[in-house]
Amino acid sequence: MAWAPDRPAAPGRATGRNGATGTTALEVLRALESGPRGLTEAEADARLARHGENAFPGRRPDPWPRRFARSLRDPFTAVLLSLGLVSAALAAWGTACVIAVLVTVSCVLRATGEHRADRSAAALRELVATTATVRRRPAEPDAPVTRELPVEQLVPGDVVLLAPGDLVPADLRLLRTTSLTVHEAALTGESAPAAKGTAGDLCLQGSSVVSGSATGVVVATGADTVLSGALPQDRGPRLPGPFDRSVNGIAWTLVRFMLLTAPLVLVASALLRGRGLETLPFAVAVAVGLTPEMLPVVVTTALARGAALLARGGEVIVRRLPALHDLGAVDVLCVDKTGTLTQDRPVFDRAVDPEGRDDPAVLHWAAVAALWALHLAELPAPDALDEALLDADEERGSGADGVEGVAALPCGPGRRIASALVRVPGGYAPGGCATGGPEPALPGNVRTLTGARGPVGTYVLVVKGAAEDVLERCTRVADGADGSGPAGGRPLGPEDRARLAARADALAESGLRVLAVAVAERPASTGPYAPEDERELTLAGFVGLRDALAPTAAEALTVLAGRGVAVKVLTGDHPGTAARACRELGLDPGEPLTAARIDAAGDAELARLAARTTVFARCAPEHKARVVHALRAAGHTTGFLGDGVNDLAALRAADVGICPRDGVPVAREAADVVLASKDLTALGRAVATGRRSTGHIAAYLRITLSSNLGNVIAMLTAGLLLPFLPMLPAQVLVQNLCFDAAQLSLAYDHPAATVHERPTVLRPRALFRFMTAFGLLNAAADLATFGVLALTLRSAGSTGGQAAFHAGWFTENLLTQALVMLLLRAGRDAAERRAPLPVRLATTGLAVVGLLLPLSPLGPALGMTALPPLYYGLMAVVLSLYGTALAVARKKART
Ligand SMILES: Nc1ncnc2c1ncn2[C@@H]1O[C@H](COP(=O)(O)OP(=O)(O)OP(=O)(O)O)[C@@H](O)[C@H]1O
Ligand SMILES: [Mg+2]
Repeated sequence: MAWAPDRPAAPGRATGRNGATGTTALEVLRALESGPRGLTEAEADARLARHGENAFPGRRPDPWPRRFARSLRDPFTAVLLSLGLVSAALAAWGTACVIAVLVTVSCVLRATGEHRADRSAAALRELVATTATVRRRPAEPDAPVTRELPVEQLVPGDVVLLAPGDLVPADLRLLRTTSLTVHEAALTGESAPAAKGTAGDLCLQGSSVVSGSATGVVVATGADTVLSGALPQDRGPRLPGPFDRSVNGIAWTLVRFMLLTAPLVLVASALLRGRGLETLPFAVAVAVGLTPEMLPVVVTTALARGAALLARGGEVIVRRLPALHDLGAVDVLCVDKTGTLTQDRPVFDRAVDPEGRDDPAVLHWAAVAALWALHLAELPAPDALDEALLDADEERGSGADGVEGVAALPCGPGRRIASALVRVPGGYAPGGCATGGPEPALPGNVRTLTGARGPVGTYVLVVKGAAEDVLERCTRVADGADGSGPAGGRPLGPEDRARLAARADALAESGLRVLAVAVAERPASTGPYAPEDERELTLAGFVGLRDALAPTAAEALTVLAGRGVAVKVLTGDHPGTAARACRELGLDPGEPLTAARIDAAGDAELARLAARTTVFARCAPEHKARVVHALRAAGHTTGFLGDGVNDLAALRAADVGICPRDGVPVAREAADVVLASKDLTALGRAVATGRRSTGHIAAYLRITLSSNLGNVIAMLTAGLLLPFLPMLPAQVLVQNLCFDAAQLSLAYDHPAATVHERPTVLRPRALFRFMTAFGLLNAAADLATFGVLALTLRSAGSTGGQAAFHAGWFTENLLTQALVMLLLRAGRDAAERRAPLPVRLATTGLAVVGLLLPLSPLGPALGMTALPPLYYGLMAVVLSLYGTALAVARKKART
């Protein structure tokens, strides 16, 4: 990084990546029929009509057919399809048709669910749409106006201004840069280092500005950009999150299990009954019976419904559906302080000299540095701290007239100071540096820094920033005595340092954001200046600013704590300021951990430290990310809520990245969840919604897995005992479709609030234990039914044994499924709680179909026949015993 006063593109210096070496920025502008003052609005409109919208690749919603094709790639669908192929190869057309219908229904439902969730979020997404800062002229003779424009409306030739946190909205050729660093993660992958852009370089859509600023001209938009050409865009490898570990983990275990089933059935029937390959269709049917084929649909529907509810409330946008599940699983939430817990609208509170006496000159010097950083860096807007300093200084009637900026070096991620090199005409005569007031403009200590009158053309270096960082660059301290010479003040001893650090700490602990201000005289020189020049400074004093808490922050944190989410604060600010903010928010800050300590700790030690620490202060971006990694490594599902460029690495490192509405564009783009309202309590509602969605998925899995396992055990037993197939393919199909349709109603279940008091995670082991226990219970009911059937059919002397058996089992299966649905819903108290209307309708539907279908004209068509009344009486006994056992076991189960 070099002191870079205004660096226009030098002819011949351009080193663009697209073979553009040798093209100057001016030539590029000319080729695009544009100029440094930007396009006229009329010309821009014409170009928009010609080139079309500048749609950002990652944000285009997938068309419906692509969604459908994608849902075919799901593991269950893949297994079902292969089973279907096996059946077709064996000419078992019945089974093959059943499978084809199941796959189609599942894919259509799933694609529709996703599509609907996307549509309901679209309007909300508009609300937090990304804009670009462009320079355009209303008409040909007018002066250029700098304004915000939705990125979609950018056209080639537009002149765009970039600031930290901006996403590069189109492919640009840089015209001017000031200490610009950009990150090209979207194009080159996660770990790409920040690249430095200089004038003439090509800066590609999708990269983001880390620090500094730039002006560039758009060379390509929409489908013509390099990023669009590089599609399908991959956001880089993600570490497996909670969703992958639980839902996907369970799915894959089941897939493996299903793949084993068919061979097992073949072997069993060969060994026990001496049958050969002719059992293959039966084996396939058993495997299909075990498949929770609606799992992808239920997962999508549950998540999409949750996401749509949140979007409709106008509060939260879930940008990646699995993130809603993950949000429900979060047990540690790391939160950035400035701009998230606070409003990031600092207001000047006081300026003091090193002795702690009020001293407006300190504010004035800080404002001078802020002003020239703003001008020289060509930032579209000052940063919040600088703006506060400028406002306060202006209010006090000062002005930096006569002072002229030479160079500026802004702060950025990992750099907590900003400085400006200014020329003070005629040195430091009172009033020479600023203000036109009757009193000397720079009273107190500042005048003494350089004496009453410095040499003509002397440069003054003003440095402001984090107290520790400024102090370590100081060798002297202003002592308030007049005329202490050009070097200013007196040498800084070790005890001075300790005393000054303590003064800064005290200011911070009173809740202020603290900046130390230091100055130094430098010989006028045209040579480049670098951060190494920010040394041998004289400390002028401290400025304290007050940043009010976000109004809903305290309530939001209380709600999260009540829901079992531990909150930790990760900030770049002073530990004292952060601790004070925590206390005001009702969070016990404990002993803050600072970046130096984080650096010193190994990964294992950091995991231990992180577990018991609430405040992490003076964090650079990589510290925030390391803490998040450490928490994840320690087994916590970790969310990160942050709004700035310095939060980007942590947003990406977390299981769920969350960004408030006012976050910088890159942060919003990196986040999985965006809060669309200012209200932080929306987060608590999003967490609750996530847990409810996971609860629906869990209920589906509990119900389906246990009854499928029960049916498969019963089917195997019957298949090995009976001379005919225990269930015909058409019956399997009707039964599965009935089950599936009924289960979709579970998404409307409202479990008691207490069910989701804790983070909700699906534990595969617990689930499989549950499936075994309840599957065996279910199988017992089926086997009892077989007994009842054998008894009644024999006593009735029935001849249609096969059709009667099929009808009897069909009826019993649908009735037990209705019971299972009612009793295995979310919440152990499901038996005592009245089910919501959709669930009651669905279970009644199951029972009616189960009882009446075999008796209806459709019965014979499906190979079923009417049963003697005695059967119904005995089955009622079996069902009531089963229902009682189920209710008792459910109360005892831990899942
Ligand atoms: N414009 C500025 N001029 C001088 N120093 C600054 C400026 N902006 C920030 N700093 C210093 O850098 C420190 C770190 O800033 P950074 O942006 O990383 O985090 P933050 O805004 O303090 O907190 P958070 O991480 O909670 O958003 C600030 O506490 C401040 O001391
Ligand atoms: Mg912040």
